[in-house]
Amino acid sequence: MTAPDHQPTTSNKATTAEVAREIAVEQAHVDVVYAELAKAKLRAGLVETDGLARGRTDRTGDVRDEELTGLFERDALVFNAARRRSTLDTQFEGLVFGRLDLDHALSRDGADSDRETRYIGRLGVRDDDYEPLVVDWRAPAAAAFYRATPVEPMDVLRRRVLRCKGPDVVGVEDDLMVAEAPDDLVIVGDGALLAALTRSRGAQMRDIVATIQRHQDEAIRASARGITEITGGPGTGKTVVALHRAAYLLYSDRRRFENGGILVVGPSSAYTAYIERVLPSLGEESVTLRSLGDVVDGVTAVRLDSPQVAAVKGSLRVRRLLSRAAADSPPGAPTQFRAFVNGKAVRVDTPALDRIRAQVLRGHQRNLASKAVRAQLAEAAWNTVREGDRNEFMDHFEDHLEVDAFLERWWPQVDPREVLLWLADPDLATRHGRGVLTAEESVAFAASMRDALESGTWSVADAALVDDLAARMGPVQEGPVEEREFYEIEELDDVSQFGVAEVRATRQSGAGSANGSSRIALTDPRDRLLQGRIDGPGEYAHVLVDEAQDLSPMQWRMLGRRGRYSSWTVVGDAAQASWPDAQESGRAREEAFGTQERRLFHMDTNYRNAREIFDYAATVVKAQVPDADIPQAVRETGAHPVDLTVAGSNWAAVATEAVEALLGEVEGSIAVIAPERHRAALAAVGELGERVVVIDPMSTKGLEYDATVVVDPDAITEESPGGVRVLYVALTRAAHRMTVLRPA
Ligand SMILES: Nc1ncnc2c1ncn2[C@@H]1O[C@H](COP(=O)(O)OP(=O)(O)OP(=O)(O)O)[C@@H](O)[C@H]1O
Repeated sequence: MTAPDHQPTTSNKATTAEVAREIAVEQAHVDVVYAELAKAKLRAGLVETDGLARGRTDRTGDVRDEELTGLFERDALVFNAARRRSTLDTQFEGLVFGRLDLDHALSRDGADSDRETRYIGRLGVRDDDYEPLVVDWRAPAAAAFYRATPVEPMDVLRRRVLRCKGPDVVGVEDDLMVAEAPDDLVIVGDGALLAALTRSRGAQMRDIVATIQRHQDEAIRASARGITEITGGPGTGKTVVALHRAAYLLYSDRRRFENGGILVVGPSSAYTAYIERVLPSLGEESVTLRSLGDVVDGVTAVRLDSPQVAAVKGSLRVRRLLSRAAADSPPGAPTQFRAFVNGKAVRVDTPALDRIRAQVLRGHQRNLASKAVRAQLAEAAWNTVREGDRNEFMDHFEDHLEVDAFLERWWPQVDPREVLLWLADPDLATRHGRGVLTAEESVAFAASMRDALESGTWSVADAALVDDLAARMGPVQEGPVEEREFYEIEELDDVSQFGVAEVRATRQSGAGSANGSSRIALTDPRDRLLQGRIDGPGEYAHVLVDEAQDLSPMQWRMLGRRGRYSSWTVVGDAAQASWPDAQESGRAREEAFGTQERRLFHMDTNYRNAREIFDYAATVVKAQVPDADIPQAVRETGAHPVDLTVAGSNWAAVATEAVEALLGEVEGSIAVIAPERHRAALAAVGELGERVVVIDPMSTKGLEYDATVVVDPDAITEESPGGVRVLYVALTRAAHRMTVLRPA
């Protein structure tokens, strides 16, 4: 292995007895820390009823002494809550994971030796005299743990990583930062990074708090302001670095980021499930994790549209279609208004109604315009009469039940999701899509909405459309609707006299669907689509976007609404993009960011893939994407990817054989990454063991496995919107072993 950026030495190999002695020394310190933590936990338990507010403070720079007790207790509380989560227990690395042996004379020419030992952990722990027993990994005093190199040792002689199981120290790994270790410093192991990278991968991402590299640390601790972009090829730690950055931001300015909130957005629910453990393992629970199909409250989507439909739904062209639909009357709405008001026949015809609609929408959001519409209708009605007393006419109009009944059908409160479903009608979609979508695109759009209605599920791309409509139309107003309903029920109080056993409030308008869902059995697909409420977008103090290269322009707008006043961390790699129009997406992204200051961090070391695997993938992508950002893989295993050919339709048999071989070679997860056309045939391969999954290429974005079987690469390229870029994603998911199946 080539050392990435520390290039520390690990000479003076220790004997077994020496290692045991070193472990015992570390154990003694860890025991003291846990005893202190237990005391803090007790104190924290006493203040638990006060909530975590006790420790809330702007923790920028130096923390005031009087704040320390509160902070420590808060951290103890949060830490223990996180620890209790059973998912953490199996792979948790321990509270204390690092030790620095420093000699401050190193940076002072000719000075006498001035030694210090400093322990680094997931939170700061102090003894009764407030002397630090452990320094929080995010504190300035811990920076040397991540930044010291032999070239710039920052006074560090030895950096030690403690491997713990719960409170027990089970091993240590050292890096020496000076040419020669002082006699009293024993050096153990080959370095912690190599140990971490060769381990098998579990089902979920682990934190890297013990082995963060210098260049990663710079991105983690970068200023909280403006836009921080992290780019780099596959496996370069972009995701894991961004998550540690979220934990760092919470530490450095807790009040701002805990109160304002941090939103972490990734491509899929498989991705959020994969990363969800990282922040709790760092003691941070107060971050909102969402997949792109889950950003808008009231829409939960995992289904993907066909690439053609997704391209239409993601592009800015679709906004014209939406704006026309949002301005339209509901299907079946009356086209003229007729009533007797104050003894006079009133008739407002279609052109006049259209004029009212257009005029009102120029100044109002649709759902907030009910009053304005009523006033304009009254004015139009009066203009058709112009006889008698105007005020008297207006008073009658105001209270008129027929006016209520008309407006409830012509201008009801409309849930934005309803508007999208109106577009399941191909004629309507074609009419509203004229000039911006081709006829085929409009028809395909309508068909996708019928898919939604049939399956009762939204697609991931629909979420951004609902959000766009919600922003145009304003929130559904409930007050007046409920009042009227109550009135009606009261009037029918004693319904039994009419032979009616039960009154159910039913609503015809979209508003009914938005808030009346609790009374409806959700077996109906339409009700499932309209479950919950669409509220205004929540605003966050920080938005972290992973796999940013895949966001469509409409998705950037959706996130932009949530990050109007926030700082951003944006993570991506253009060579892995599945969104076809990078330029349009780039413009929407610029709009979301505004003019805030920018900083860029580039990661160029691949920590995931064995070099043999990455070389294979790099050759494939470079042939078609010559400017791909190719990182350097640091670990060699000697195991080259295995190419197998499949005769006829024998995919399942060959895949089974490949997986069975891999089950014996790796300890952790194995993924069979297959294009749509082979997935049904391969479903049974997923039954080969708990460690095995069969998955589509797009869903593997951001994920990693010990081993992969990549099925029919050409078909993956053909089927995917991003072509070879998505194949590149599939070929860079394996840490240790990869088998590739191709047709004979
Ligand atoms: N300093 C480190 N110490 C230990 N493991 C690390 C370190 N940096 C990265 N890794 C590991 O490398 C793997 C890849 O990291 P990550 O998934 O964050 O990469 P990525 O750049 O987001 O990849 P992709 O773009 O392919 O999704 C993860 O298992 C991560 O834990």
